Amino acid sequence: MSAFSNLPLVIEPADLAERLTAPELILVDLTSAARYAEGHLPGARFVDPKQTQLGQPPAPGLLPPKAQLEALFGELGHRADAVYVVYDDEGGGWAGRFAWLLDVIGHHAYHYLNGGLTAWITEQRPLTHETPVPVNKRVELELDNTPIATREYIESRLGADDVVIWDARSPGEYRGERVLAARAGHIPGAINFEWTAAMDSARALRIREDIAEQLIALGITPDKEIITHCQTHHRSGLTYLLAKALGYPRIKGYAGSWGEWGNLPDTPIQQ
Ligand SMILES: O=S(=O)([O-])[S-]
Repeated sequence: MSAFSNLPLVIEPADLAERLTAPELILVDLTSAARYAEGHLPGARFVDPKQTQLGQPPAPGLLPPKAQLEALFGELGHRADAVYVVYDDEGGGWAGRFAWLLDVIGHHAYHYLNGGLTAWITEQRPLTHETPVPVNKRVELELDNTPIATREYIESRLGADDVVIWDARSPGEYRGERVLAARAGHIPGAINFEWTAAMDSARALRIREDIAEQLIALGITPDKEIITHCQTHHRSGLTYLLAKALGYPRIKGYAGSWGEWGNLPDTPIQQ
């Protein structure tokens, strides 16, 4: 039995501190190379967030090729009985993107450190400069498309009464005033709830305690299928994670995001 059994998806620094030496733990730091070098959680392995994305225009947020994912998870020493804990220093965007990636590789044993590095430091918990040796194991992955929404899938679901498109971008991007693609605006019917609105800056960037009520008030409810996106499915990493943490049963991330939708000539757009 794992030391992490019975913990919720979102865990606190104290939960992790007690389990830092658990053999099944793969602790993943998704901050930045510079931040990692300044000091990171003991045992944490750095993953450059960009490795979780294809990185090519016009839709850099698409999934990297399978071989690239196998190399990434090989370096981490991925194994079937691993329990991942993921964190970043921005309130959960990149950590959530990594959680989504774990769902894509069919590995559902993971937790998000609430507030990430910010909460850990605020509680004056130890940091280290020691870097774990990369494992470099050969890993073969089976990818599961269930957590992925494609442009075609979204178009097939537009207007259905059991689907909500959750747009995690800023209100300016949503309204089409801030233009980051050939065309601006939002997917018809999408609900805008910017990712930062889910963070509590007075509690070291932890998730707001009233997040469930906030979402329900907006119509982002668990009886619906939720499809979330931003510009490259980075900010919507957090919104994906939130829906998972709240137990929403049907949630997909649109990896192409606005980089794809807004650069296509014929996708429907509302402003
Ligand atoms: O955070 S982002 O993917 O919208 S650039």
